[in-house]
Amino acid sequence: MRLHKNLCFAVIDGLHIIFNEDEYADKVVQALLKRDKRWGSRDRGFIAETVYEIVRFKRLYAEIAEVKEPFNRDNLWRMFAVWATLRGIPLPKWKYFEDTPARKIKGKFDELLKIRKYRESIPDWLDQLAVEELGETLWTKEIAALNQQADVILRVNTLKTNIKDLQNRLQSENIETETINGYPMALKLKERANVFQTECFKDGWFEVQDASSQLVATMLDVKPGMKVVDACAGAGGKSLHLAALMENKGQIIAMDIYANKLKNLKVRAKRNGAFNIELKEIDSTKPIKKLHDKADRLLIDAPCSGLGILRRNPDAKWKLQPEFIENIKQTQQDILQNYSKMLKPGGKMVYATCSVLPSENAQQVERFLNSENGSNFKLVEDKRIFAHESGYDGFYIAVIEKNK
Ligand SMILES: C[S@@+](CC[C@H](N)C(=O)[O-])C[C@H]1O[C@@H](n2cnc3c(N)ncnc32)[C@H](O)[C@@H]1O
Repeated sequence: MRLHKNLCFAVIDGLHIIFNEDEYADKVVQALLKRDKRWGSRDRGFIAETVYEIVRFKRLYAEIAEVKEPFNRDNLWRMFAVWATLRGIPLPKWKYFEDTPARKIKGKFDELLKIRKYRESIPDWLDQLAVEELGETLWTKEIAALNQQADVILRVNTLKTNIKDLQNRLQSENIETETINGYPMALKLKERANVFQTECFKDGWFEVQDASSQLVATMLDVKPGMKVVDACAGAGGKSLHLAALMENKGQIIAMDIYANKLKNLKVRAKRNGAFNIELKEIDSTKPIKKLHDKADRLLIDAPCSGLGILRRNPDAKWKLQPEFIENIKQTQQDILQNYSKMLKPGGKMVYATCSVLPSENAQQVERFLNSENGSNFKLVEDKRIFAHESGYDGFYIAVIEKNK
């Protein structure tokens, strides 16, 4: 591989913003890729993947490069040189790479590989917390899997098409995919591509959705004609899946405390041809109270630490704080306590997170079931999904039933 100056500059600019201006990596990369129309898919791939890789292994690369935060541009070039050296990419004779000590870099890398918090680049507190919750063996395997680049997975929109026709149409747009055993609505891209530019995306034939995430709506066991509440709908990835499973029949009430997220869902629903989704902002306790004892099904896709989706959001390792996790756990319990009241007797709910921490998952469900509000509910089944076992995002999904 040959390094091109303008692409490397884009990487350094992106890292500067992500590390020093607290911006989200995906937003920064999106903006960077718009910078030069002449960049082809390989150039764009280089920028995106290099930025993500250096964000993912920030602690390791900074330690080897002997630089400390806040990183200035020289520091970032040194980290870039470490990344390139470890990948065996020849460094051009640019001033930024003068005196790069290749042998020292490799020696230090070999040394740090023995220490998980450097090898996997994790803050001390997070490593400690995860070991306390999952144990050394499980966490060691899981964090290694969460540091891999995620595959691009699509969910076919059965309101518009079927998996075979989608696969054929994508192929005609030069995108090769394969089906995944155990995930009937999923297609995996054989090679990364910008699927959002395809005609079939514009026609609403699919959404990008990880395979683990596709299990959430499936486990809610919805039927056409039901009244279903998606209480933490956000931009509606799961609401759209629910609409497809319900064949557009019945009612989905998509709720969130942030109206702007729901606006996004409106656009997506139109593209998907999903007509049974009603949007409701939670701006007080009223919208919840109005639905007490009304829903056949309730989805709580709870706000969480997002530790299960680090492959997709590697900067979360650096943005997460212990206090945030403590607060979000309280929110999760409040949501379970208050929103479960929307279920009809005999109704079912799913509590899901994209976290791998038991304290956000099974322990929350247990606390709810042991509380007064939860005394009328029972756990039907739950799944702990780890990235190192499934190959997809880390998730927790619990199916809970309200007694008749
Ligand atoms: C995991 S995300 C939802 C993702 C979404 N269901 C999807 O499939 O695209 C959690 C959502 O919960 C929302 N949220 C946070 N606190 C909430 C609360 N107290 N009540 C309802 N929603 C809340 C967040 O705004 C966020 O959109």
